[in-house]
Amino acid sequence: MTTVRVVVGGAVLDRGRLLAARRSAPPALAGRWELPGGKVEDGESPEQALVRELREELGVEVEPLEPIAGEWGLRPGFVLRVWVARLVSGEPRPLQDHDELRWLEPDEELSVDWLDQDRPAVAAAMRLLREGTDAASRPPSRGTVPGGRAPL
Ligand SMILES: Nc1nc2c([nH]c(=O)n2[C@H]2C[C@H](O)[C@@H](COP(=O)(O)OP(=O)(O)OP(=O)(O)O)O2)c(=O)[nH]1
Repeated sequence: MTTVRVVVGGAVLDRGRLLAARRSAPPALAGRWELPGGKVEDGESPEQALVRELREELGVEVEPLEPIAGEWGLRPGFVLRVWVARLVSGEPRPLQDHDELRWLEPDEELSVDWLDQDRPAVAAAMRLLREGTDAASRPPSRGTVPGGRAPL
């Protein structure tokens, strides 16, 4: 049986902005920007993994709110899923895996060189911010927000 591991990324929203993180490793990805997160460990839900990873990597507490619809292939055996999350406390710092962080307004979506596989989820998160319908601005819900397909 082949098991696909989930990498969970956080579309962390705060005051109308999205958090972008520049990877410092591995060499093939260093310098590209991503939604911070990491691998879901055995026995963890994606939401639990996201909270743990962002505590470790950025020193912040986040509340995962809702998944962005879609799943994007990474290297063989790994897929990326993304949750919209709200910054609860702390100021993000690049403690692990990243060397720079930026808060982006919707019109700054294309100002960083996103990893290709992150682009559909970034676009979906920015759409939420533009429309003012992001989950971070309203009470928690259990819905799913529309995502997009990775370019072929
Ligand atoms: N975190 C994250 N990883 C991504 C994204 N897009 C993408 O291709 N990746 C890749 C980079 C890595 O190869 C893998 C995630 O690994 P990671 O190094 O961030 O996760 P981790 O902290 O659990 O890793 P590890 O040190 O336990 O191996 O997925 C993304 O948006 N967020």
